[in-house]
Order: sequence, then structure tokens, then C-alpha cells
Amino acid sequence: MKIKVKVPASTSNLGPGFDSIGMAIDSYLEIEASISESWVFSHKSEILSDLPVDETHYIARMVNHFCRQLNVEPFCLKVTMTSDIPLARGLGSSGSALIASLLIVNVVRELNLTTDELIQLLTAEEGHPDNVVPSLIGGLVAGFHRGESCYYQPLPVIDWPMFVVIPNYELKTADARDALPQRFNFEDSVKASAISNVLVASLSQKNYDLAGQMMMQDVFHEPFRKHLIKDYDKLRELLGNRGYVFLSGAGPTLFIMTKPGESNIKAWLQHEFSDYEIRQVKPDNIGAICNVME
Ligand SMILES: Nc1ncnc2c1ncn2[C@@H]1O[C@H](COP(=O)(O)OP(=O)(O)OP(=O)(O)O)[C@@H](O)[C@H]1O
Ligand SMILES: N[C@@H](CCO)C(=O)O
Repeated sequence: MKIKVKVPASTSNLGPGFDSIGMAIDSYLEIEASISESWVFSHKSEILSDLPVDETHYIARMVNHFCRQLNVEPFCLKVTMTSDIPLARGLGSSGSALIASLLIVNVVRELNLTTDELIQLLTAEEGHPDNVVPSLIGGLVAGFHRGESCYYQPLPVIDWPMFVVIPNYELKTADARDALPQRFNFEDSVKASAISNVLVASLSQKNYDLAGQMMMQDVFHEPFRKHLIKDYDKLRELLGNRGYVFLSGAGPTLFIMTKPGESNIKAWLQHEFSDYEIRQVKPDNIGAICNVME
């Protein structure tokens, strides 16, 4: 049995949609795997070169975890992986690896889990749906996870030009979450959810000028994390009225949505941020794919 899995990256939060809104984008984790006596990983992309190659690999640990949780016999795999999703940059690399792990358990143990069941298991593991749901089903999705349930609603994908500014340093999600406050007062909560409401309403109507203004007024997480992001203020100032920018996931990548007439900014961004990687990105509307060849 040969298993092939392809999972898109994701950008999440979109400013005020903290832990709730995300969009799948066209960078991919790709895996080929077959049953083996022990866990062996072969990494074909430079991005993955520091990962372990044995049973301590995140995917091996998550396959074991899901086998235990679903009460099926564990197994080992020989895995070949390629990826252009940078690790610990806020582009959902760990969420994509989590999805791949569960899809592999699903096919190897012939569980026939439904999309809803996959979503419940993934969001319960990740703790929030904003990376795993769009990467699993594709597109732009708003979600809310509580206890045993994940409620979610796809929205139209953003069709303005989009760029990611990927810094040359990592920021672990756990560290970026440690920067968040323990408590949020009533006044700030009302303000934060109102900004988020307008974001969702404007995304649903494809009113990207209004959505962009909301993206840049988040009060849930960006004010508490921006000191961890070296060029947060610089990019907001430089971008001016060319478009809008938000912190992708927990950062440090910054995500830009430009006005349609301002799509030609890649060379300018590369000049301003010469040590960083600049990518133009598109939404992925397909989501994760898992095929089995006997
Ligand atoms: N494709 C992968 N294969 C194996 N392990 C991975 C993979 N992607 C991420 N990881 C593990 O997850 C860690 C990064 O997880 P983290 O949640 O901090 O970053 P992220 O997923 O890029 O960020 P975000 O969730 O904000 O988008 C890596 O250091 C690595 O240990
Ligand atoms: N919503 C999450 C995304 C990263 O996993 C966060 O901002 O911490």
C-alpha cells in the first residue's frame, strides 16, 4: 500500500478573527508513505532538514496519538516528505502535518471518517480551528470550537492580490501564545468582537477595503505580540494606502492584501526586506488530498 497526501498551508486570524478565521493558501506539504517495520523519514526539502528522521518526528507521534485515541492498532511508516511551508512562521505547518497524520490513520485503518469527524478530531487536538479546518477543506473558513463540537462556515476566498513577508527567524506558536493576556475586560471584549463582526460581514460581501481596515485594527492578539515581530510597524507604515497587512497566525510572517491596482509590489517588498522571503500567494480551494495505491 502506497499513500500519497498533499495538504495546503494556511494563514490564520486575519487580524481580529483570532483562533477562528483562516484561509488555505497554495504552499504544500506532500507525503508519500508505505507501511514499514519502523519509522523512517526522508526529507526532500531544505525546509524540513532539521526535523528528526525516527519515531520522535511530529507525524509519527501524531499517528500514534490518533491510533490510541481511535482505538486501532498502531503502525510504522517509511515516509518521504517535501514541503514549501516554512516551519514556525505562522503559515500552519504544524496544522498541515497534523492533518496528514490523521488522514493516514484514516486510510491505513480503513476508518472512513467523515469530514465532520476529521474536523472534530483535528480541532480538539489543535485547540482552535483556524488552521486545520481551511487546510482540510480548502478556502476561507470561520470556526468556533468548544468541547466536543466545532461549528464552522466557509466564506468566499479573498480575490485581491496577496503576499507573505516571511522573516528569516522562527517564532514558536507556544511562545507567541505566552505573550497573550490571561484576561480581557468587558469593554475590550465588546470592541474586539465588534471589529471581528465587521470583518466577517465585509469578507462575506467581498468588501475588501472594509475588511482590510478591520484586519489592521485587531485588539485580540496583535498588540500583545507585535514586540516579537521585528518589522511589524515598519511594514504597516511603508505599505501606506497600497493595501492592508496582518500577522499571519501567531507570526512572525506578515500577510499583505493589496488593492488590485497595487499588485506589482513584490520587487519593492524584496528590496525593503532583503533578508526575508517574499511570496505572492493564492487561496487553495481544494484542501487536503489523500490517495491510496495498492
Ligand atoms: N511538516 C512538519 N513535519 C514535522 N513537524 C512539523 C512540521 N511542521 C511543523 N512541525 C513541527 O511543529 C513546529 C512548529 O509548530 P508551530 O505551531 O510553532 O508553527 P507553525 O505551525 O508554523 O505556526 P502557526 O500554527 O502559527 O501557523 C516545528 O518546529 C516542528 O517541530
Ligand atoms: N490562532 C493561532 C494560530 C497559530 O496556531 C494563534 O494565533 O495562536
